[in-house]
Amino acid sequence: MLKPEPLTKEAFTPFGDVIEAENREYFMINNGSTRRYHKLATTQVDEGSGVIINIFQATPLSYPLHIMMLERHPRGSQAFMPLLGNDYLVVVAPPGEAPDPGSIRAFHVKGSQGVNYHQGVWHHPVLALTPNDQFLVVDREGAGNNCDEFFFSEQIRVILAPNF
Ligand SMILES: NC(=O)N[C@@H](O)C(=O)O
Ligand code: NI
Repeated sequence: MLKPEPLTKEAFTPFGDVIEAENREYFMINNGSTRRYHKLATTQVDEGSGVIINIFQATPLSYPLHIMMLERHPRGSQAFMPLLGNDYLVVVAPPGEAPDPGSIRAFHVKGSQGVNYHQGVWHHPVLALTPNDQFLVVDREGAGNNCDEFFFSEQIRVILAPNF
């Protein structure tokens, strides 16, 4: 049973960036009225592609969750930033030809934290914990397939524990 762990910048390093203000460096702008938490994450897109900004409105799945599949975006990064301040879950595995079930990690993410999956990082589609939760999503638009899905066989399926 996979239990979500708290998300930290350090723990998420193999998978991407954590977008948050808490305990992060900033500098003042706008005549001292605004803190700029600069370059918390960087977008990655392949040659000739663009970066787009979207809103995803997601509904919770039921738990314990049988992780049937993970996906990856080989041509660009994908960032999720909660818009309504609700906690959510993230499930990831390191880049590679196929996700290694033994390397799957789950994180409980605070509503003040966003994540930026780096290009090729295996992840589960968005896992909201609140009905109709909304996320700002920054990802890649361009030619060619940018979403590979890998479905686990029955035997190697991982079960994500409820974390609440
Ligand atoms: N398919 C899609 O745009 N969403 C997924 O990439 C996801 O990570 O939720
Ligand atoms: Ni995705």
